[in-house]
Amino acid sequence: MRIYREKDYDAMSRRAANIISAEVIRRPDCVLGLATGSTPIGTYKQLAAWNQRGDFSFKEVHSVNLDEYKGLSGDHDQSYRYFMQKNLFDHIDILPENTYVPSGLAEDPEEECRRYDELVKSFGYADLQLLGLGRNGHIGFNEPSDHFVKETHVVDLTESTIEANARFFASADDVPKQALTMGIGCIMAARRILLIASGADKADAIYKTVCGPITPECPASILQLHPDVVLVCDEAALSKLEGTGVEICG
Ligand SMILES: N[C@@H]1[C@@H](O)[C@H](O)[C@@H](COP(=O)(O)O)O[C@@H]1O
Repeated sequence: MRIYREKDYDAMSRRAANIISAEVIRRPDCVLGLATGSTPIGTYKQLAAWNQRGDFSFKEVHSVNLDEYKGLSGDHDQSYRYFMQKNLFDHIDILPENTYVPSGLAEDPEEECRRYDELVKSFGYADLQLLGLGRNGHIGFNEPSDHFVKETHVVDLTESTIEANARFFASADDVPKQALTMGIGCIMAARRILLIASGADKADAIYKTVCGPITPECPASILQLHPDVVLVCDEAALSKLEGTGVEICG
């Protein structure tokens, strides 16, 4: 793992956007795995600004998102499809038909998961997979558990995730209790993984991701087994790595 320390959220976002834009410049028809949550918003803003300035184009890029809430339609303002439209897709030149998010409204969610898994596989998996990090170490919506789940699947959200995401809804009761998420297999099959984290409330999860045992109790810890992972974090998120001897750039 290569770990970058950035001063604050804006610097983290710029560094992450630079890594993503480098991928698009190097390979204009790449497959980008994309993430939601508050952490990537600054990264997406930066990418949109550079794209609008004409620095590079997303016209040949395909994107596959990690997850979607079960039961929310793409035009629900808390759905992840809506999030992607508002924070990225509506502001860049990516072709709408080249953007993929699991459907939260599929009549048969299990079938939708199988279809999505096949779709990501048919692209040869992501060239670059962007990940945020849950406070409990989840990636996508792969929640802490006693086993890793390989395929795209329907997951019961944990109380801590519902509580963390309640800030986006009118109340915790409005947060969907289930989601469809890419499994660990699709994520780990990405050629390169970029994990971003900001703030002290991520410090414990970052410590466990980097220094802890590889265990489904901290799903992100499996990234230790991937050959090309870049972590871009602000100082607060890295605070628990101090004194561990882990090598950090910057
Ligand atoms: N499914 C998403 C994750 O992909 C994201 O990484 C996490 C962290 O969100 P935030 O960046 O808002 O802390 O939230 C959600 O649960």
